[in-house]
Amino acid sequence: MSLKSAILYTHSPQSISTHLSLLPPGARAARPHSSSLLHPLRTAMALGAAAVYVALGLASLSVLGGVCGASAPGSLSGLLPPYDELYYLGVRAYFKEEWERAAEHLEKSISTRQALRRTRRRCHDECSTAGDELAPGLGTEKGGSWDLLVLEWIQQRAECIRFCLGQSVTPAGQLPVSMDIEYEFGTRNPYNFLQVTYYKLGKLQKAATAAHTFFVANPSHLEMRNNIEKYRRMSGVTEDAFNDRERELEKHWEFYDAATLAESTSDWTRAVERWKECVNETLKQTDDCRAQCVVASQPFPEETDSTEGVYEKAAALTLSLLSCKQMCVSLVSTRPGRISPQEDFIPLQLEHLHIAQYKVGDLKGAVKTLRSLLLFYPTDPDSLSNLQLYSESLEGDAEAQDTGPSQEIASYVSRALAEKKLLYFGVENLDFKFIDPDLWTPEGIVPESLRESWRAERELLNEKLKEGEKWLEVDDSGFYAGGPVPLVGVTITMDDLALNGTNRVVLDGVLSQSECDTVMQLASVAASVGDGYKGRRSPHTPHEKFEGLTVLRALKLAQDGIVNQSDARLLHEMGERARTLLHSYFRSHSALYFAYTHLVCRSAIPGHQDGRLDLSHPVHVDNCILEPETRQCWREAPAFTHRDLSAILYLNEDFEGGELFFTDRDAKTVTARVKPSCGRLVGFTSGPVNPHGVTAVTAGRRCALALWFTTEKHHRDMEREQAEAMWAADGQSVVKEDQEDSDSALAPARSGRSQTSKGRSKERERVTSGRDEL
Ligand SMILES: O=C(O)CCC(=O)C(=O)O
Ligand SMILES: [Fe+2]
Repeated sequence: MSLKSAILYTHSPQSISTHLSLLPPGARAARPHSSSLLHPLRTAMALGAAAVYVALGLASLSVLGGVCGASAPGSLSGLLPPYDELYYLGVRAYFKEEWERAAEHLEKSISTRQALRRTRRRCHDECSTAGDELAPGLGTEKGGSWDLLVLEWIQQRAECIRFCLGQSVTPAGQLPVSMDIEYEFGTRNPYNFLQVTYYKLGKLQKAATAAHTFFVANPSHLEMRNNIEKYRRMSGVTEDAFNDRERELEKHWEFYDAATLAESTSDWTRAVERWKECVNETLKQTDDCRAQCVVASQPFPEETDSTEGVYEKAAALTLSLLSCKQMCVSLVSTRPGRISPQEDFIPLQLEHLHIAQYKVGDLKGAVKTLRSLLLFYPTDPDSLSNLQLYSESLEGDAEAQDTGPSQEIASYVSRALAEKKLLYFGVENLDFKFIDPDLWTPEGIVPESLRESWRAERELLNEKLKEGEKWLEVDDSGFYAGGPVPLVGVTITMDDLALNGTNRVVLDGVLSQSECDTVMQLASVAASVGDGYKGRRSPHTPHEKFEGLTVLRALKLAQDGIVNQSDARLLHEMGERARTLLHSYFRSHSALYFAYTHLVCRSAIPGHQDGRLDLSHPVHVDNCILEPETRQCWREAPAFTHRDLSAILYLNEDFEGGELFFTDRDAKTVTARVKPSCGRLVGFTSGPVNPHGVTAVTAGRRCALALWFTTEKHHRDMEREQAEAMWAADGQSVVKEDQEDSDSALAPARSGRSQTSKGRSKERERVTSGRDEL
């Protein structure tokens, strides 16, 4: 069972319980992946990298054994208890449906973890000078004296920090938590539990905040998105509920977004401010993160160890400590909810900053920023020629021309270089593994003997980075785009290449203008009468009305004389046309059955449109639940797993917004856009190669026939067949396209009322029990 089962407040506790059985039931001694270093893991990527410390940390576990009590957490004399045990207690109470207790313990676990982070930061700062003076020598000394220096350095620093932590944290609270717990907190799952808990307690405002906080780190979580929309509509929930409780950790991203936004509107003054804030905040977050890397044990495991053994262990711990700190570069440059870091984060910001400074005429500032950037890339030709340009513009102002780099950046770079030197020394001499998070590392830092493989790795990484941009998706659906289009007047407007993906197509000329007008008219008449088609708020956004009309419902309205029979027939026929076209274009080897189809109109609700940031239809995949962080798509309920091919036949274009767009599996990177218009048909396979969404409809009404096809007969839409049977019973033939499968959904045995009565309706019950709709 995947994590996502834990989010709906309608979920069965069973599903969460299954997931959490991964976690040891509270016994501290059972922590599975203890490491001697604590690290603020946030992504799966980081989890992988952390294995480095896991192996090394084992050396010190025997020393820790003595303090691993299984006692319940409590704050003896005000010391911080272990937050993971509080979490276990919270989760246990949750499953017992003791909501008050669950809320209390979950909240405590969150606040204790935050307090622990702050304490580590404070202790780190208080001990910042302990042993520091030894560090520079470490890169140059060789052999035995290197070991001695290492030993002294690590001893002084670690002891100072351990003493400091001991003043505020219980011994158990100082121990590393398991990777599972790190992962739980890293993915903000505690807020997922809290959301349900507060909902059960009727504390809707808090539930909404927890939901929002979880959602920030899991932005494509469809259920949570739905929950949030529900909260938005609940009375008693105000707009300020939707704030991020973990915002402090992500502030640099706020600046980053604000800076990018300012740039996009050419507001350079604002861009300068925001980029500066972004750089400063990124440096601060990096420091906070580095302070979480703590040596949790004495570096002298056994008294009986040989001196050599002790040195080795000390060196190993030092290197893992530094490696942990270096890893913060990746962590801070990874957005919540994403798996890959923003490459070269600080240099990238400096690049933007100096350009913005140049634009506002702050040449002196631009020089300073550029010189900071040059610390990372001293020989970059573009930066050098920019520097020349700035210097020329500053002619006569020698002082401005000579402005040096920012102090903070200079010390950031020199510290990183010193650490890298040591780490590469370890890689060369001590069988140490280290993943360098920076692209700017100068070759000179890397020991001669490693350079060749280092270069090869670099090249591979660069290739991968480029490749990652246009990750070639493999679609195993069995459909192959590119077949013929067998209807006169229909043209292929965009194919896979134009749509930047796999198994996607845009066809034009599928409907005439008068056909579009007729069905638009049908939509507005149907919308104005009785139930079934009454506009309700969209399930996706509170800012739009959403109306759906099925063929059967249209037929019934025709029988009641409310709409024309022929209009209802046209609606049916349009679907058949789409099926013929897509069956051929996607070279389907089996029959295509209608899984579900309806006419859908999305209308902007006037007065609710200002500053909308949401979508008319959030990014999703039609037949599975997309999890962008892992690029996985779960083919399980509530997704309509039997859908194989999706299509939308558009009817109009006189509205604002409402573009269909495709994305990468990250649910963020838009790969193609399609603007609706009368007679335009978009078809695509319903699986993970085709995540898509619809931008907000901000004015007017957007109508389209949405169609989903299945290759499995038993999943066909029985409502549609019922309509066809009714027409047949009335002696009207239903226009049918050929299906090469003689076992077609539209098989001939459709005459006579008997077909519509008992036997059929029984089947209907069975088939539609997992009712297929929006
Ligand atoms: O209306 C559209 O353009 C797409 C709608 C959609 O993706 C859906 O209903 O699943
Ligand atoms: Fe869809």
